[in-house]
Amino acid sequence: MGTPANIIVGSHVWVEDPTLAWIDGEVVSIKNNEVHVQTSNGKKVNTDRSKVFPKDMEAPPGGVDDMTRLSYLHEPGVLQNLATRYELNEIYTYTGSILIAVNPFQRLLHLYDTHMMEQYKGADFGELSPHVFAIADVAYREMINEGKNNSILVSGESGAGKTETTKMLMRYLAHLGGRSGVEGRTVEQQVLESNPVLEAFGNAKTVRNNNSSRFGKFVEIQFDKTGRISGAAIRTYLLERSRVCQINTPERNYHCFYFLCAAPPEDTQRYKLADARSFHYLNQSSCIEVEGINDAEEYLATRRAMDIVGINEEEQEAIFRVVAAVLHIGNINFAKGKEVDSSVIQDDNSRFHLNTASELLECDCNNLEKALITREIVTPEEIITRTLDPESALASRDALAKTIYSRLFDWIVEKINVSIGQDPNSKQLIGVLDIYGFESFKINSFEQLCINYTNEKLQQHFNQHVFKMEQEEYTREEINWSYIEFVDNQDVLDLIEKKGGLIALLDEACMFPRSTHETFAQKLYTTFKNNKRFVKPKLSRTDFTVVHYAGDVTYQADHFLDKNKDYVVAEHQDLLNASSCPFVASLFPSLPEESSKSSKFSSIGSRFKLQLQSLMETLSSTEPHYIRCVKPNNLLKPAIFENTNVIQQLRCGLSG
Ligand SMILES: Nc1ncnc2c1ncn2[C@@H]1O[C@H](COP(=O)(O)OP(=O)(O)OP(=O)(O)O)[C@@H](O)[C@H]1O
Repeated sequence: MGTPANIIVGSHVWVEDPTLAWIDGEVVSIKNNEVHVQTSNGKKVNTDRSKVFPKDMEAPPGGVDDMTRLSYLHEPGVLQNLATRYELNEIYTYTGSILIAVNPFQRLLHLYDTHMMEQYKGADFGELSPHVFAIADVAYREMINEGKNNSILVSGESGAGKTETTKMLMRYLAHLGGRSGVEGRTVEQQVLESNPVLEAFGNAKTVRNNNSSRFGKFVEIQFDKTGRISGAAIRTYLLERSRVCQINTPERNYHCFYFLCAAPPEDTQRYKLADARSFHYLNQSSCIEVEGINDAEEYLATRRAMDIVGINEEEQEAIFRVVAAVLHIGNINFAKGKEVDSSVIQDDNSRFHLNTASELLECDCNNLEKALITREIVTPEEIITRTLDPESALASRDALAKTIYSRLFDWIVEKINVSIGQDPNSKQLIGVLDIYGFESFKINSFEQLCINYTNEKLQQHFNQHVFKMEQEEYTREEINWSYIEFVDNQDVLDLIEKKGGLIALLDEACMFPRSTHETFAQKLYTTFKNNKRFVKPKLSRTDFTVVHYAGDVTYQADHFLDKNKDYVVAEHQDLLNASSCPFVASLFPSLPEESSKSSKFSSIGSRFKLQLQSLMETLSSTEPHYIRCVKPNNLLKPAIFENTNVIQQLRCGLSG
């Protein structure tokens, strides 16, 4: 990344620093390749010449709004520029045509008002300060003038500001492509109001973000010949199901549960709800309230947004009935039954919740009980009913809650899509992708693998795009571009998605009744023994490391098999399919004879792979624009810019 420069005694330079990442200083002496630097915080550093970077002493005090205008385009220079700008509340900076957005963690209202939108309308790119509106404007102009589909890819880690950025983009596009003076349920209003609805059911407070989207999202906004919004489609990816049943302090479950518990009394009484603290699915965490979120108000706001996106009163009623039922299901506990490995409903309290859940779901109470504590095993000769011990009954209960909730979420997305409607005549669209960034935690599971797989795909897409652009430029300038090396991550993608790759081996393990996470891990170790992108950590028997483009991530195989299995327990399916509530029954439509009989295996991993393939096809047919969101600190507070944190993100990000 460094630009070769003449470093001599007296030069102002940057050197590495363990806490600040980079610190500036002055070269006091040079011996062979060793440079002695007196840093501005009073330290003396001796380091290799290759690790010393020149500092631009003529850089404007407020930084530059496009990094390509920096005299030295190296890491400390980029970082310094972003930090300087951030201090002045200049949160946006370009790197060529890519927009970097540093989360301000405070409302900068003047940045997004109508006056600002008007300014960016039709302005030449680069003429005004960097802004999300400028990116949306370019996408819109390209679509109108050149008849091309465009997409805007918003990336960054959790809490970096992707969803907020996406909302600004959509507001700007609605401003450009909306009808003035029309109130109510216009297409653009519906597109905008779909956000609060999706957030109520798909967002939660996490350690990293008080309003974290627990799903990926691609919104396609369609336009008619005159450039007006004429339809939209929302595709969502991989909702985090485990959150419904399991949370830890200081996180919360999905917002809608708390909104509903804080609803007006006539609503809570109808659903026999009590304080949020009385529900197991919520009280596993001590965090019930979130600063800045008023659950009671949000309940009403969600209902209003649902009105606008076309979810009618009756459907809203059914949706919240199902949400309440999930809470009641979580309070059903089991005790050991008389026979070995059997269980019974624990006590009156559990029975109350069992009855209430069955009332709300309008299904037979005895059948619900049976579905929780027994399992039918179909053999060629007969059907055997097996009882479940309390531990398995709890697992069955949680599986039911997760299935109901994820079906509900899918229903809501589908309903919004039908209600907004697609414009069959539209030839032009702008897609906005808001999807989880690269993740590497202490413990990484199946979800992280899917997320990082997505990021590998997006990185490849980015590489190909940049490569194509460079190729065009070099051809224009008549440089022989065939010598330019193309950074390629195809080998990681092969490891994950190819025939015989990670996803395929996981599916295979899920189909084998006797597989365990140990046998799965062993299989990976032998298959990928010589794969450069795969490492077996020493001493581990079930962990495996993937060498991703953004760094090594070690995954724990423990829950991979369970998390990949995509089947609904037959008893649960039958129970809810038979509900007298048409809404609930529609969440569990009868399976076609064929698929229920055939043992065709479906897995979350393979389904996700197909979804990603289709997303990549869509993206490839569009002209892409990139916005890279950066989270300046983990305290979620304004005016704090932590160098090491930001560098990490720049390194994992779309740096090419
Ligand atoms: N442009 C902005 N102006 C003001 N506040 C912002 C802005 N961008 C982000 N924030 C603040 O940061 C928080 C986190 O942002 P956001 O929810 O968009 O992150 P995200 O990248 O979508 O995270 P996740 O992946 O967890 O969903 C927001 O709730 C908001 O408080």
